[in-house]
Amino acid sequence: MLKLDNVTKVYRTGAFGGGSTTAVGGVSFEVGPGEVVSLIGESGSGKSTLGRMILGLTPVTSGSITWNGTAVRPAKSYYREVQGVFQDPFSTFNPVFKADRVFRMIKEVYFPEVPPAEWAERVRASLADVRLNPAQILGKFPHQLSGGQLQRLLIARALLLDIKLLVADEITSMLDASTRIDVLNLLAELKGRGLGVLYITHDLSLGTYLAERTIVLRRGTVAEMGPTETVFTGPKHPYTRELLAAVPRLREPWQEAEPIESCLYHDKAGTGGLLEVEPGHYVACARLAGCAG
Ligand SMILES: Nc1ncnc2c1ncn2[C@@H]1O[C@H](COP(=O)(O)OP(=O)(O)OP(=O)(O)O)[C@@H](O)[C@H]1O
Repeated sequence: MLKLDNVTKVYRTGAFGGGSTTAVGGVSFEVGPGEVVSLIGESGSGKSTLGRMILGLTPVTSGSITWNGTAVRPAKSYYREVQGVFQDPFSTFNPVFKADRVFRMIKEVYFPEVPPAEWAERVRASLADVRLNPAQILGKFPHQLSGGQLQRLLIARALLLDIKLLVADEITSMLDASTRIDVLNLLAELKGRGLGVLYITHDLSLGTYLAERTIVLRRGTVAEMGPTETVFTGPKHPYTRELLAAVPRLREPWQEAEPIESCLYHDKAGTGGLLEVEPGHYVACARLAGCAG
């Protein structure tokens, strides 16, 4: 299980590192086996920073991230079980190497003992899982493949490792509608096989598709989290309502979100500044400055 406890990330900024940006402030949540949790928030809310910290690519400033009770660190044993797939598949591939080199590297690092014929079969099976035809993929350079094909290639690579948790950061944003549904259905199937997924997105409609729990991130802190159905049908935080109101719905009139004026949960919030308004449904103070006074 993945567990984040009061995780904060402060980036040093400015010409000589004199300034700072708190990208993530005191975030706590868990992702269990076979659970899909969606992390939703607008641009700059800290989603990718959280994803990178979970993958050990960016150090945390304070708080802790553990995987099955052990602090995460960029190690082979961790990446054997936890992998990330990111928004822009083109940036993940070195343009001078053929795309199937990603599979060769996985074999060299993790499975040197597997005989070539068996390995070829495993690659074929993982490509079939993501509905890619090996003949159309293997032997090609990244620029000869589409964004959707590269994205699915990355998922296939993660599947070869038989991972337990996938950090999926905006993985469908570059895909056309039909490929997007294919990838989401694939994730649903993998979830059924016990894969945990942290599904990072700014697209609320995609968040609801798979996730049983939703975390709404606002300016680096959790505004609201709970069962997806509950959060979407009865959002308590004005920011969540604002986000939901921003989703265009066919044949439904535009509804203005309530302004964020005062904190509904001021003085009531418990651990981590979140109040449990109903079982498993947590809401933060809605004042920009928090519940300090
Ligand atoms: N390496 C960095 N150095 C300084 N500030 C950073 C760095 N990376 C991110 N930030 C800042 O941290 C905040 C959160 O950024 P992050 O990329 O995590 O947000 P996001 O929710 O993933 O946004 P998007 O949806 O646009 O990708 C932003 O204010 C961003 O400018």
